[in-house]
Amino acid sequence: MSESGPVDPRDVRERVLRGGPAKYHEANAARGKLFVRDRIRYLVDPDSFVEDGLFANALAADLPADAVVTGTATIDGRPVALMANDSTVKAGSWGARTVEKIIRIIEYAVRCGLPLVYLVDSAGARIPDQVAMFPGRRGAGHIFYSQVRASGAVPQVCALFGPSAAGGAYIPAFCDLVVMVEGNASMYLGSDRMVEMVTGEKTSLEEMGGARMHCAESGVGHLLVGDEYAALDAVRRYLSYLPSNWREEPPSAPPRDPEPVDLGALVPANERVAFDMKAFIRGLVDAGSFFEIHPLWAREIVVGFARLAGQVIGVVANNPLHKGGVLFVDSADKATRFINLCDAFNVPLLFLADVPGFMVGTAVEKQGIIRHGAKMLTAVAEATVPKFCVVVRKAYGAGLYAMAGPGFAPDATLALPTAKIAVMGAEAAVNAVHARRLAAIADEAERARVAAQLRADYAADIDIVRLASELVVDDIVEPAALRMQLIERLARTRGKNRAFADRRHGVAPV
Ligand SMILES: CCC(=O)SCCNC(=O)CCNC(=O)[C@H](O)C(C)(C)COP(=O)(O)OP(=O)(O)OC[C@H]1O[C@@H](n2cnc3c(N)ncnc32)[C@H](O)[C@@H]1OP(=O)(O)O
Repeated sequence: MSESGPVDPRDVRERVLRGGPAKYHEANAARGKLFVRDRIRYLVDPDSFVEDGLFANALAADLPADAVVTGTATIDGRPVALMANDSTVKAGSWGARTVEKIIRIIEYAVRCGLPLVYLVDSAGARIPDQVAMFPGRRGAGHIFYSQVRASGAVPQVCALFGPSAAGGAYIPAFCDLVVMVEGNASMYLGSDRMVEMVTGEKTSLEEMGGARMHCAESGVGHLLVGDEYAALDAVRRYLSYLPSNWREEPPSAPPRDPEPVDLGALVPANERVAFDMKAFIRGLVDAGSFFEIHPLWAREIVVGFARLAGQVIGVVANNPLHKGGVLFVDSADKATRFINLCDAFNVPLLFLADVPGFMVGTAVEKQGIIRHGAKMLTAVAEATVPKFCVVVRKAYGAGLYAMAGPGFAPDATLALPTAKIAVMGAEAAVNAVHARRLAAIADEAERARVAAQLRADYAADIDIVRLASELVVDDIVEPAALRMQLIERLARTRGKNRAFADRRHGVAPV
């Protein structure tokens, strides 16, 4: 009731649908930012959006929908739940009702088994409203609690269009995938002004929390895109690989032939010569189906979704073009996260190994390479989805374990005919065992001859046929036959028993 009588809901609806003041619409447009309702319109199927809480804080004229739009819709005919900040209203900040709306949509999505889409553009907590929204049982903290509880139950994907400040930065952080728009999206715990006040450091939002930094350096962002349409396209594409919730299977698609790539010719026998593992992937999976996640971060490992004869798989592949495919702290984290994601949502895993092992040296030991490596091994060991290890060229040391080698219960370990599996490469092995003996040979030519003989003996010892005869690998597969063999093996594992150990959960080396 206003002073002049009851408020007409139609007037309120009309006002709310317009969002905040014109100056913020104009400022957004000048930065290539869409109005929140246009983002939703572009993302979802026509006329499918059903909104909840449009009247939140309706009696306050300057807080339409309390700065967040929530509801359900369909994308490609499949239902989703979504929340979308309205940055034209108090910079998309969260008041008490904003928070309640976000919590409700998360709870609804979990109850109904629907993917959650977060379209984020927010200043975080609404500072003057904090007693109402911050500390209570259904305050801002409960958003993150709810997201954690929803994790692995339903897919959670975030497109970040503007700031995601302070506590607000955790909404993306708890999502399975974060898409960031270059130039506009940012994530940070303290603004540049706050950082200068606390530490004296002069920085900018872009430098400290910009989209490129997060997608290429921190790894908090997964995909860097040029504009908002590309971000929304990426959200739609991501969801096309995932089931609606953990009880369902990923959606299949009509099978397609792969790109015409001669897989055998692509992989040089000389392991010192790099090759493009992404081309190998494209030559193996259905054409156009490879959707890479984290392409700019920790590029020595490649992860992404693809389809084999229409069925969704997750690919984890070493990338010899970057740092020789050696595993580092970040590459282990990147793979761990992706393996967990696939396992949560019933996506079979294909490991393509060309890995010299984990990096060694003071720098990585100080970064905790053992802990990070163990984390990746934990994820591989705990993944109960069908998993296949293909040794494309080599798998040395703990690299073999990390790529789901035979000790990690893969459903098959396959090797190309030129593949090598060993504790380490021949040169390193000869050096490890025979360094003193070789150093004692004064004549340089004789030393080289003995070293070459030792390397040849070592190579014979790890010959792939010998390893197959010892049942280390299940088959040696010609490159041209690999795709068909994987398709057949994938089909056989559909009824795999995925029961895991009887316990609450492990204590992962995070
Ligand atoms: C859970 C714990 C937390 O989340 S603590 C979160 C604390 N948040 C922050 O420190 C962010 C503060 N805000 C900012 O840095 C900027 O507003 C950002 C987000 C970068 C957006 O800048 P810009 O697009 O230039 O907008 P602006 O500053 O002109 O603000 C537009 C209107 O929104 C308001 N606003 C902004 N932030 C908040 C906030 N956190 N709480 C309440 N109101 C906020 C501004 O006062 C301004 O309001 P008005 O339209 O002039 O009435």
